[in-house]
Amino acid sequence: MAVSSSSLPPLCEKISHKRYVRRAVDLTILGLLLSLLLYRILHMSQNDNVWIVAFLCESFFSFIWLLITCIKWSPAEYKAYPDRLDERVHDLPSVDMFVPTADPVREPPILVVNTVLSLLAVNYPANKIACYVSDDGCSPLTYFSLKEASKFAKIWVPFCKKYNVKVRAPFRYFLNPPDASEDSEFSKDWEMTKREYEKLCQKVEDATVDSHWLGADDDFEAFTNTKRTDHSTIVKVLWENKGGVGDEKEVPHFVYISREKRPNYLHHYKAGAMNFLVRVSGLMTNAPYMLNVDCDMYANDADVVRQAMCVFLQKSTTSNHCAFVQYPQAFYDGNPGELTVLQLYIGGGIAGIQGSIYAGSGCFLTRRVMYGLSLDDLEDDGSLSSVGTRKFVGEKSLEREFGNSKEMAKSVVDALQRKANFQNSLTESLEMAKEVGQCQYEHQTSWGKTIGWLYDSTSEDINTSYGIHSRGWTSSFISPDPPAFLGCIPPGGPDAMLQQRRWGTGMLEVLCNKQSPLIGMFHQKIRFRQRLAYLYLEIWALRSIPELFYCLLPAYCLLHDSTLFPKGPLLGIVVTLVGMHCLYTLWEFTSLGFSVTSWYGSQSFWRIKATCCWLFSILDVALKLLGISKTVFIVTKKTMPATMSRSESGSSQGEEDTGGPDSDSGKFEFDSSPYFMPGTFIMLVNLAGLASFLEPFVDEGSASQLRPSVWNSFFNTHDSPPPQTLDDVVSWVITNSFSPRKKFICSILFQAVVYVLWRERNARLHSSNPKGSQALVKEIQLLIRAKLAGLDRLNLSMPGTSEPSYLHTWFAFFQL
Ligand SMILES: O=c1ccn([C@@H]2O[C@H](COP(=O)(O)OP(=O)(O)O[C@H]3O[C@H](CO)[C@@H](O)[C@H](O)[C@H]3O)[C@@H](O)[C@H]2O)c(=O)[nH]1
Ligand SMILES: [Mn+2]
Repeated sequence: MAVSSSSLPPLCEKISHKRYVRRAVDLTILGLLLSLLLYRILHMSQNDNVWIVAFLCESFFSFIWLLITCIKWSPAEYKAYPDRLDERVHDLPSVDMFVPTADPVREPPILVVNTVLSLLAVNYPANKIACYVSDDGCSPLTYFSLKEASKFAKIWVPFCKKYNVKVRAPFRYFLNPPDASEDSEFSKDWEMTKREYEKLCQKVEDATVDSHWLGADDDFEAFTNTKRTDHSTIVKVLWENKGGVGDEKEVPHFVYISREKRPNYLHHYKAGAMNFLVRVSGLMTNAPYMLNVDCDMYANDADVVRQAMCVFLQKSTTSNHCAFVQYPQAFYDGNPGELTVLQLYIGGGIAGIQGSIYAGSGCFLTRRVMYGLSLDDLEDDGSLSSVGTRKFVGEKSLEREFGNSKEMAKSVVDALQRKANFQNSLTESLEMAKEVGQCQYEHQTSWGKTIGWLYDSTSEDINTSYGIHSRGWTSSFISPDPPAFLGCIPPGGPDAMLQQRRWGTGMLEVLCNKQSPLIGMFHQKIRFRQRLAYLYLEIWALRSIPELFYCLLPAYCLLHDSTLFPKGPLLGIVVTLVGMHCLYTLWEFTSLGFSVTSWYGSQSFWRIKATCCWLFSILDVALKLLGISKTVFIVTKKTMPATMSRSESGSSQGEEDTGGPDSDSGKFEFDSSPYFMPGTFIMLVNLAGLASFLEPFVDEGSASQLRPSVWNSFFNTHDSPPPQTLDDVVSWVITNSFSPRKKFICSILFQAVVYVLWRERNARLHSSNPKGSQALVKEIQLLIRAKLAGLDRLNLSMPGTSEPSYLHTWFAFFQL
């Protein structure tokens, strides 16, 4: 590749922001937090345990805010000018594109097909790209769908290039009818292509319900008698771009692979799949750059590859040692506000330090860096130094590090020495490719330890990213509009919880493994603030403990006549702090075009994930450290959207409340998942505290009669009559919070908690009001009995317990 004289305008620019107002707000919040802590310290002696617990929690929150302030201080991003690429670079470098998929049910093949088609059709010479799909599900259906897709690609790719189609994932493109002003040739082509795409969808759908094609075609022989956890390596060339010159009608190389799986081997989930992809592509095309996307993340902009190349090929960034270019993850469904804001503010901040963190999808990486190269191994001009040569290129070290395939070793040396790609035939490499996919291939090599995607965390992205930055490399962050890649994210409910739990677990695993930012303080080349950024992410799960305690404190105070925020300066600080934080985060949301509802949804989501999912993450990692169980990667469920609500370009990140089917997104259904239990517990204890607080307002004589005026002063109940009894209170809150099924469990739990806590409180009140409190206890007992009696009719089943014994346990536990 030739990059001509530097007098021409640059291919990309680094834009650094100095956001003085934001810095001032960050510092003010930090100042308020510190004064809160100081006040607590000064008044420690006059106060009780609540004070100490509150102090500990607030110290943790302050520490997190300190990290956030450091991270956000000097945000930066890159802006690429792909239009300038052609006049500056005469021979574009090759790119290998990797799409891992793992489960044909949770990841519908048609979604994978769309992702692949969008990649095959990018604006880049077809002979310079290759697309590899790794299938951890070993699914003939996925293979069949991809095979059909490779046929459709011969129509789709030339169509996109001929008419310069913007969004090259067909399911998205065909949502909008063609412009009436377009010429008839276009309309004809459009109709024909759409028909072909519909045929493809139909074939995939038919194949899903009926597997007649399996036996009919020899090509599927490799899939006979296979199980997803027990099969040999499968490598199939779906399409080879033989003798391609890169013209517009060509389709790039397209390869399907599925690594060997055996029940007793650890397969390392996505990281293992990625390493196999690196090896196979090394043997087949050995491109110096690699793109990694999740199987649901289609390229939303045809220029993605060219944009990334602008960053890699710009002289100033080359000398800056840019290891990868990361695009933010964007979503076409779910409730994307939350992640978008996080990526832009926190992600943008990190990008201004040593560079963006690798986020697992939408990232272009350099092959050499993934082979474990560090900055010391290179000369100034980028060639391998003598140290690097000794470390990597010896025959013995190659075998030890990269495994015992001679061809693999040769391809590694070529990649490290930046030798031009060899153009041998893909089918010639099939046997070699199968060899490097065997279970024992990585045994006693450095794959997953220092080379490729790193193992020992379910967040292989953060883990691998830390490895790269700790070797001194930098990275770049580009956030174009429209977004470069779009995927899906679970809108809420157990699927979102599962994903959050996995992320929390994975990041905490990194904190505890040898990649931890807490170790190697002096011999690693990672910058201090970058280290803090990783620390911030990796302690996400740990937050659940202070969050949980902090949420329980108000109820505890109500029950024990204690105060969390006594009137006076402390209350002032807290009110200002909460108010400021709310306004600040609200502003972050609205300035990116998101609605107030979306902000509110995100705030509640934070509380839910912090108190619920991340608690499970801590448990996961504790069990792993104790050697009791291993952490697992459960694939997130992805769905093909029936209709798309946004405009074709997807340029606007804003959203409107249409009141349509999507208007529920972001709301959490309380569902049969255990994830919600900690959160429910918090709510119940707080309700119990509140109920207990209301107790003095209960009318003499009738223990359960609440004064309506008291109720009204607490809850504004315009549309429903104010609850009259304790039972009403319980039902009101529960009806307003949860779905019918869980509401029921909830009400039982609630009453149990109320009962236990009130018993304690009544014991204390006994002397002052013996008659009233005893009546109250009776009343509650009756309520619980009544609820439990109703339970038979509601068919409540808990996993592993039959109903009666479950009921019985409840009775026994509460001595009823
Ligand atoms: O055993 C496995 C498990 C997963 N995958 C693939 O990994 C990708 C990511 O999995 P997904 O379930 O979509 O996870 P998400 O939580 O949506 O993904 C984010 O978080 C993951 C780490 O937890 C990263 O791997 C992803 O790149 C990142 O986008 C998908 O394409 C899967 O097919 C495999 O190939 N093999
Ligand atoms: Mn995903």
